[in-house]
Amino acid sequence: MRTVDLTKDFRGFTAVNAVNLDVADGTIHALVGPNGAGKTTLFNLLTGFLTPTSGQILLRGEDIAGQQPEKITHLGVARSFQITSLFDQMTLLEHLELALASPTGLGYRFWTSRKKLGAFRERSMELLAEVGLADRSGQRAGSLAYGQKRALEIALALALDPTLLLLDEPTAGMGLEDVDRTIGLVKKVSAGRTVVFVDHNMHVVGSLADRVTVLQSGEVLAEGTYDEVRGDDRVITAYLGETGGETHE
Ligand SMILES: Nc1ncnc2c1ncn2[C@@H]1O[C@H](COP(=O)(O)OP(=O)(O)OP(=O)(O)O)[C@@H](O)[C@H]1O
Repeated sequence: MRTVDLTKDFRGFTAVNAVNLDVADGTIHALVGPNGAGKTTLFNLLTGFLTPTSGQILLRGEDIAGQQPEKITHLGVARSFQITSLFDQMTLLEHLELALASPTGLGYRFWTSRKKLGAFRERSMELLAEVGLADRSGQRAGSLAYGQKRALEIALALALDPTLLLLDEPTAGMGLEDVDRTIGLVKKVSAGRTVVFVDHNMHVVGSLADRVTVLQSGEVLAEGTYDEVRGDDRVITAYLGETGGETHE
């Protein structure tokens, strides 16, 4: 996947400015940058939640810029959200069955077709196993610890069988143990697919990313391996200028 001069203006304010992002197939690519750098806006452009003002998003050579989110999902792009989007009363298995049923058009009629949903049980259990939640399949999502909820969200994204998986701050709000578990999980689910993730935690970025793109004020400030960008003077200055102090080492 790559972008060509991708730009998004919000009423005269340029949040993403002529960004050329090149994500090689099968790699894990991190997007980092100080608050307000444009990372979330870029994610929203890649998934069709926002329409670019100009520029291209090339997925296997096809320009998908401005396509509807559903169409982009069909083309193999899935996103796991930063904000939890789970139903507390539904079990883990039900979440997965519903996610697997949706692309087939069963969608919201799921409660009338338990039998049809059952057809997705095996795949649901495989996906739960992939994220380490198989033994909790019958539990309600509301009973999960925070880190487990995030893992369930990753399983839901995987249900779409994406070739490009976008993870929005997969370790946000996690304690050290969950962070390390999530690093292992992302490595595991990256097999056979391309992953782009946003994270403020530099330990996570250093552990996972093959390449790192640093954004600042909507523009690409630096691009390279983790070691290359962390030693880049412009990057150091950009982060030192940040008051949030969110760059944990
Ligand atoms: N809908 C919108 N209308 C106007 N301005 C917006 C809109 N969405 C984002 N922006 C602005 O665009 C800039 C980039 O925001 P964005 O959320 O993409 O940054 P970010 O890098 O994801 O930041 P953070 O790390 O804080 O999540 C910010 O200055 C933000 O205020």
